[in-house]
Amino acid sequence: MLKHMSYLDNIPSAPGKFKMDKSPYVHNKLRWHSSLMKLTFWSFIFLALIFIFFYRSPSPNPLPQDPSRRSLGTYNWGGPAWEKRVRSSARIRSHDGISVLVTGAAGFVGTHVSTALKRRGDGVLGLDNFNDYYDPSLKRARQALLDRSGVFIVEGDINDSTLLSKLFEVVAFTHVMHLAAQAGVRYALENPSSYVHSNIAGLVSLLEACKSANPQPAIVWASSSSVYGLNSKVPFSEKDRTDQPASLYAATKKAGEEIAHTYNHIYGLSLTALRFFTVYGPWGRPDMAYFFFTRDILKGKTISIFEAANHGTVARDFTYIDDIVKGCLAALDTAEKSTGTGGKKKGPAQFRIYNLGNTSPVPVSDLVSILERLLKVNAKRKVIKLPQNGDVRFTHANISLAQRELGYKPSTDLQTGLKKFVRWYLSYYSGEKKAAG
Ligand SMILES: O=C(O)[C@H]1O[C@H](OP(=O)(O)OP(=O)(O)OC[C@H]2O[C@@H](n3ccc(=O)[nH]c3=O)[C@H](O)[C@@H]2O)[C@H](O)[C@@H](O)[C@@H]1O
Repeated sequence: MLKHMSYLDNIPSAPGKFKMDKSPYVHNKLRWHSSLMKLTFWSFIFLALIFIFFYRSPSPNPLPQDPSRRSLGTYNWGGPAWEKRVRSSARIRSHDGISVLVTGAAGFVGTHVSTALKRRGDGVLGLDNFNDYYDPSLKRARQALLDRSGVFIVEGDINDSTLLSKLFEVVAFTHVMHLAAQAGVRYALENPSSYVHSNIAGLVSLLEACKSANPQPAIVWASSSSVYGLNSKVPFSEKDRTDQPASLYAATKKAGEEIAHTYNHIYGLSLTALRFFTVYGPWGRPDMAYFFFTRDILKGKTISIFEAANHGTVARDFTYIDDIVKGCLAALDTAEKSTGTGGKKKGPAQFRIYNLGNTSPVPVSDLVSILERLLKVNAKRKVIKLPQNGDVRFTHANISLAQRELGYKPSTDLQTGLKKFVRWYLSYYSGEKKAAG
């Protein structure tokens, strides 16, 4: 108890009221304490200096800080040969061409848009992190395809601001086609942070780079039909409410639209969001139903077809890739210039949102019947209740705004589009990927 008391006595009750004990033993102990404190203090300073030195020293190939991705590998960029490739890929080769940075260029839509731009003489530079959300070898095959048409894909992440500012330093892009994203509605249950990382943090990082670029590019980017969420008014019009998302994926795309608005408002960036409706076609995404249904039907594996309550139909406004590409190019061609310079807005800038759909929803069971006919194999069907995983019952686009302002006019029905997809699928997977292209 006494010991306890003396210990308590040594604690200052208030600043400047520390009671000194004059005994030599305590005096020595205090001296020892003060040298220990000095040692701790200088060690701390020393460690802090080492820490600052390592964190401030520039690294030629910085690795992105990326906790949410499973496999990103390391990226190699920089150097004169790399810059030469970047410049050459982005060089405009036609009379009134544009120079476009395409993010997510090794993705499904990115590959098709890049090819179409290059074909008409625009300058195109790709950017992709080649993550393993789905089979990266398909992304590598798309990269090889783009390489043959003269499009170089820089390997890197949109969250890497050093890389982004380097790209804008090397090339004065007139436009950015931003397609890099964490896609897929159901995967958000498994890896939510990946959606925040790519669709929110990545978008902000890209917009920051665009805002600081000189000249500022105009940006066209991929939003999603999923922003309509639980909206039941059909067909979905851009004026309808989008504040009831049914999945985290949808919520991040909706957040993206709001973030885009702030960058338009504060910095004068020209911004156009395209709400894609279930895009399908050759070189598509293996995580999408039409793709894995094809694979499973061919393997004789049972497929699950979702249905709503009381045997209600689940349907999608499936949109063929070539129609989407036309919509993307029209959006780029009608985009007005951003108005800011040096990170400052000089006047109001264009802000647009368009639906890019097909306007003819098809029940998922009909999609399966078309695939059965094309593959000449009967599917092993299992009808199950629509799981509570973020899927909505139906989507249906009103495209009159895009029709009026972009001249957008989809022309491929599901039967025709799936025929092209199946032809590509069989050639790609049977010819061990060599026959592709
Ligand atoms: O329109 C969009 O914006 C979205 O379109 C697709 O999302 P989704 O329409 O859900 O496409 P799929 O995953 O291919 O599903 C198509 C349909 O098949 C149904 N489905 C899916 C999986 C399954 O096992 N069974 C099944 O019946 C789904 O409920 C849905 O109605 C894409 O995956 C999203 O990235 C995109 O943003």
